[in-house]
Amino acid sequence: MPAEHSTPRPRIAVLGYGAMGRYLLPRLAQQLPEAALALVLRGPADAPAGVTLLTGAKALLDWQPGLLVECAGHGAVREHAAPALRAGIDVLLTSVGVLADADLRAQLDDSARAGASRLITVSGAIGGLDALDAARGAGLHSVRYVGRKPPLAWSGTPAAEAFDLAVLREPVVIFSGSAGESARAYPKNANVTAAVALAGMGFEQTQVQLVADPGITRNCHALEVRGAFGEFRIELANAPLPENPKTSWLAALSLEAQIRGYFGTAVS
Ligand SMILES: NC(=O)C1=CN([C@@H]2O[C@H](COP(=O)(O)OP(=O)(O)OC[C@H]3O[C@@H](n4cnc5c(N)ncnc54)[C@H](O)[C@@H]3O)[C@@H](O)[C@H]2O)C=CC1
Ligand SMILES: O=C([O-])CC(=O)C(=O)O
Repeated sequence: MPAEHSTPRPRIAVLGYGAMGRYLLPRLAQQLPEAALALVLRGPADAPAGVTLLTGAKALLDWQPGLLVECAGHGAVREHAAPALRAGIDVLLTSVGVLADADLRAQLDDSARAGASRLITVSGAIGGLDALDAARGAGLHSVRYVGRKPPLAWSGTPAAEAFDLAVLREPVVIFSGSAGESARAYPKNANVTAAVALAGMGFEQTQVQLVADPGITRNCHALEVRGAFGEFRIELANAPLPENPKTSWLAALSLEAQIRGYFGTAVS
């Protein structure tokens, strides 16, 4: 009789229980009913039914997930990603902008090598990165990204110090510069610029403009790419998640799709 094969039960820890984490956890429970799920928080809180609550880095490592899904912010990546990778845990990163820090990027690469694990980034709220990555093979001439969001989506950022966002009547350009600068200055709004940089011309050569636009209700992203291959332009107008106007629903959907792909699960 052939030996029976039993697939190990996937163990997924979700880091962050804000707008994205709250969307994601029930979806994972529904789509991967066989998975053991945990939630990494900074302090005590009520975990959703059936989800193990982990407080702090040691509890996370002791639980031994196969995959750590980060949707918590740049600080949380700095705290958890390297130790997790070193412990052999694959890390799926939503806060891609933190990789604008070249030292951290090198540290995470070293940690992944040491732990034989993988650091995976999401495309998040933007699209077209597969085409950008492919086009890079023949040489790129320019990559330009323009991000427009309603004024209050920029609250708590440097734009709120420079402009009275609540009374804007016309669109204003709040930032022009490189993807590296934008990802560092707008850690909760410009992770997509890092994803574009990583797929294309890098953090210094990718041009970024950010706009506060009182005439829109969605988070709009435009990507314009020119190279030896030809050129393309892609535009997205994303509905925000109700709990966080800075964050597009598509970013959470992208995370969910990436997890499905990771486990080879059919779309449902
Ligand atoms: N790649 C992309 O397209 C996008 C990426 N993002 C990234 O995703 C992150 C999460 O987005 P949202 O859920 O909308 O933000 P949110 O602010 O609604 O939720 C973040 C949650 O993480 C928690 N948190 C922060 N540090 C933590 C730590 N060290 N340990 C455990 N929990 C911690 C916070 O308390 C909060 O509950 C953003 O900060 C941003 O970096 C957001 C939007 C798009
Ligand atoms: O969700 C979005 O529209 C983009 C975003 O916040 C980010 O890239 O950090």
